[in-house]
Amino acid sequence: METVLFNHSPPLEFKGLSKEEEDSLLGQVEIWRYMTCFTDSVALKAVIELRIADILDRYGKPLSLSQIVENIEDAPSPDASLLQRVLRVMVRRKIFSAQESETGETLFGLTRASKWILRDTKMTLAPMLLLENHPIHLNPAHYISEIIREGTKNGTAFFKCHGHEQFEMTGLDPEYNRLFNEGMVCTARVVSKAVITGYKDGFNQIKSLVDVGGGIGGSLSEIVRAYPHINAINFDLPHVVATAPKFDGITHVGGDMFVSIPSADAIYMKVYQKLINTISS
Ligand SMILES: C[S@@+](CC[C@H](N)C(=O)[O-])C[C@H]1O[C@@H](n2cnc3c(N)ncnc32)[C@H](O)[C@@H]1O
Repeated sequence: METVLFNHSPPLEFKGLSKEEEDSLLGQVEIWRYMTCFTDSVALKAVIELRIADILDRYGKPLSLSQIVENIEDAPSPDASLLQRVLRVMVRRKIFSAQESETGETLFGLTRASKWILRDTKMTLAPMLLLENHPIHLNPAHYISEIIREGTKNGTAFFKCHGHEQFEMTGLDPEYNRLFNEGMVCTARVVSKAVITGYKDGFNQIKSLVDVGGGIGGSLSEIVRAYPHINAINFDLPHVVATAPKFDGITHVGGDMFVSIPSADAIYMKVYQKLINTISS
């Protein structure tokens, strides 16, 4: 298998160009860069779906392209050269490392960033990345200019794109509901860790706590594990709590926060700008 070259492109040379021509060329380069910057997130999505970081983690050492390809699950006729191009992007972005073996082969390894895209681990951002890059989640971005022209009086970008608001959509599409909730759980773990260490006195002083818009209980499960004396209520839309796993110390309650919320000693709410805008408008 051929060796992959990972050298950065050499600096551009502008032989015989006027200052104006050089500026014009550099302006073009900048536009091309942003025109195609989605390649980073789609490449990242592909390596998460293919579980490349998990393969490297399982072996505990850098692997060659062919070793990685051999370990990809459900790949009856893998395209190694396309994977090589994707890995090249990921190495440039420091998601993976690349080093040359004694035999001149390129070996790919984990970096501090790739550890956050492991699938089979608790502290990971992989589910959030899969959510952010899912067409249902991403396609509303194509309506930004329309919203700038018209405002949201005829609906949000999400509504214009799908004909439903985001939290109706989670109720209509079980796969999107699952992706959304898992994305929230993985970020809730990261945030909860900081909240739990920083808010010790607060949690010690309360007996009951309600998480409003708590998803499938990701934040509360961490809080209750650290403070088992707390009776917790995870409150969210009925179709969300219907898929929530059972946790000791947590009662899942379905409802609409704009109608009423269960009472408790304290309310926990992870700030979400869009909801705050809705509440205050
Ligand atoms: C950004 S998510 C946050 C999830 C969770 N708090 C977390 O941090 O992982 C917002 C949550 O609010 C819920 N939600 C939206 N509208 C709601 C409503 N009217 N009543 C109750 N929950 C609602 C959504 O289903 C979703 O789970």
